[in-house]
Amino acid sequence: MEYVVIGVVVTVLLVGVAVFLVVPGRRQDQSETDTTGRPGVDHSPGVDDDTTPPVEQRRRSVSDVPLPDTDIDDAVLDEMVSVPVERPEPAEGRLVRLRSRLAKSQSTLGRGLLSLLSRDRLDDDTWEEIEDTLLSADLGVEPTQELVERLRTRARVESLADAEQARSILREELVALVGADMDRRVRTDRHVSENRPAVVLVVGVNGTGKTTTVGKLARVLVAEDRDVVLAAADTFRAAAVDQLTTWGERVGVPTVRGDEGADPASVAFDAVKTGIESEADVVLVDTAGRLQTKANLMDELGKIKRVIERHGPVDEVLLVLDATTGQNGMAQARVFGEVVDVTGIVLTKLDGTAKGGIVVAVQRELGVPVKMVGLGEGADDLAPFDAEEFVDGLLE
Ligand SMILES: Nc1nc2c(ncn2[C@@H]2O[C@H](COP(=O)(O)OP(=O)(O)OP(=O)(O)O)[C@@H](O)[C@H]2O)c(=O)[nH]1
Repeated sequence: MEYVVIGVVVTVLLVGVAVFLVVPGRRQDQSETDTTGRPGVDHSPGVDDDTTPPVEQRRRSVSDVPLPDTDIDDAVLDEMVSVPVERPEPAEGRLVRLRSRLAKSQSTLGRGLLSLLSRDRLDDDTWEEIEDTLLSADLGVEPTQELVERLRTRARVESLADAEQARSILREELVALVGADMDRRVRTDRHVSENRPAVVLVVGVNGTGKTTTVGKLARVLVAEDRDVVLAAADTFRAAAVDQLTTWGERVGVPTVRGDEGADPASVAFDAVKTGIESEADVVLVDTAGRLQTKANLMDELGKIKRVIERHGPVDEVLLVLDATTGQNGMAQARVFGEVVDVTGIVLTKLDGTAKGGIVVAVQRELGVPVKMVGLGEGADDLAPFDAEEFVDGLLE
């Protein structure tokens, strides 16, 4: 009897434990399958609502996927990822191609002068208008007076009644003023007997188009089959260094660069050394112009030049000026002219200004010729300067 009672008690206890364990599980199963009751929508949110498992139950696993074997040659792969080298346009005849841009930007100067000179009566008022036209094209006071004087004399002697004759006299006088017989070649010939490349130092205020000019000049030289090395001595701005490197890469020309903030003189020195070792024809050195004082500028450019000259003399110091800055550009020319021996001028952005007279003004100021002009943002929009082509562009 005693055993029967114990057996009943044990059985009751086991059933109780089983019910206790099974019922909550069933409750949960119900809530899992219950798709109609949405907490906060179909009924008030309650405890455990947010324990509902998320709808997305699928698990993703990570597994290794073998790649197919490639039998592409390394050289072919290199070619696939490398940038194709461009073949720049030859420099010859570029100014002719770009003449229409010059004509467009300088129409006030050229056509304005022509129509004034072709008037039936060239009275004092007309001469004054001619003078104003020349002055507003940034020709400068002295050259303007000289030109007007010469035109007045010729008008008295030769009669300018005929438009064609007026044109030819104006052309002659403008060519003489711009200087047809100046030596405008950029000295980029390798010094064969000394076994070293020519060195061109490019200076100017930042933003004038200096880095772009170095890149475009490299293209002019590559088109002439010259071996070029670029020196990114504008270490002040990392972007300028990258910009120059890209110009070089496009035409397969190496760029020597230092770390950001490196000594520009040492970058220039290394670049010339590289040029000597690789038997390059010419090294083009881009410099920084963002210097606070004239003394600073003098120190930096002076040092770069001195350090380069341990390898041999610098052949050319090109000053890059933005033609659109007018008198500001003239002031820059003055400062650079005092700091370093400028041997040539590159006038950029001539496509964006009607003030073509600056060609004459800046040559007078520095006593050196304009050697190249920038007439657009295109890679081949830098042209060797030629007085006759330039004047023809003005008078088109
Ligand atoms: N329209 C026109 N734009 C030009 C010409 N030359 C340069 N530029 C533009 O002028 C801007 C400034 O040129 P940069 O070469 O960066 O000037 P930078 O003087 O070297 O300045 P940093 O790189 O800071 O040394 C760029 O947008 C050029 O495309 C030109 O002849 N015509």
